[in-house]
Amino acid sequence: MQLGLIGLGRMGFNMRERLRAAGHEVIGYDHHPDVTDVSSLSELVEKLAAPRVVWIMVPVQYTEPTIDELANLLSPGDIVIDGGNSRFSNDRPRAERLATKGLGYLDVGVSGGVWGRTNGYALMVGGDKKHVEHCMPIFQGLKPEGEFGFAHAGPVGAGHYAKMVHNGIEYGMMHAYAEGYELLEASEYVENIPEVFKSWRAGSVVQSWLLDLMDRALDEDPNLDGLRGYADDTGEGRWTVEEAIRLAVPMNVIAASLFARFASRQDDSPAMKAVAALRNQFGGHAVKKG
Ligand SMILES: O=C(CO)[C@H](O)[C@H](O)COP(=O)(O)O
Repeated sequence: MQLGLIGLGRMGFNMRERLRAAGHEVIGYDHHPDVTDVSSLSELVEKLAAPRVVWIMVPVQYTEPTIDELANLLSPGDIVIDGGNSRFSNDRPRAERLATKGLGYLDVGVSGGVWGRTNGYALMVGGDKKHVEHCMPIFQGLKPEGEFGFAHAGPVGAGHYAKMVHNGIEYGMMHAYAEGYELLEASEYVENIPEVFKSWRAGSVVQSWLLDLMDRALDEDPNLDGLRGYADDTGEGRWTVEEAIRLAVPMNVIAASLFARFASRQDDSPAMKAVAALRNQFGGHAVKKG
């Protein structure tokens, strides 16, 4: 099947390779001239036969302008796919806008990171059944082999919603390994932390791909000396917690792991200064001066 793919960064580049290896014809567009197949969006659209399928895989802040530009070039019957980590609430208005031009829309949550090229990508799709069925050969080419790794999660918005929850879980799982790591490091009992992580990779209840990656990181840098304890976020954890608040869903673990990232960005915590000041005020407890 033919596919237009916009955005050939870490994700899009590897997706193009995986799809080509699966026998699909992928025409990629990126503003970096060394990776792009065409020099403009209009050239991309010209090279695709109707009905076209165009997959957008750009950083989230460029998604909307890219869709707007693309929508003016496409023809009724074409389908736009957003595979980035867009907020689910943008999907329905976007689909409605595209529908006025006769364009279909699918939102696809894509998980697999830079390993997806070889391992395949888990795909969570939102949109109409007829659009999903049309794009199924592409999804088959991207997903891992075997029974798992694909869901038509529901109507438009469901794919990004599922990916948001996936990423919220990712935050919580990573943070559980991270806290375990810190306790092992603090303790005088365990001498070989990388070996302990390795021992959990088979037979254990806490096996996972994230654990495998933690083991790999410790192989590269056994005490993580080369890193600062600083973690960014790109929004999905915040949206997950916002949804938990909207729906009154208890979300202790994921919320705590999100807030831990915020704490990681502080050199000195104003809140903990306030705690120290209050302990000093009410109990005369010692403080450390800045
Ligand atoms: O979707 C992903 C993994 O599944 C991306 O790597 C995403 O950037 C991770 O979220 P965050 O940047 O907030 O940690």
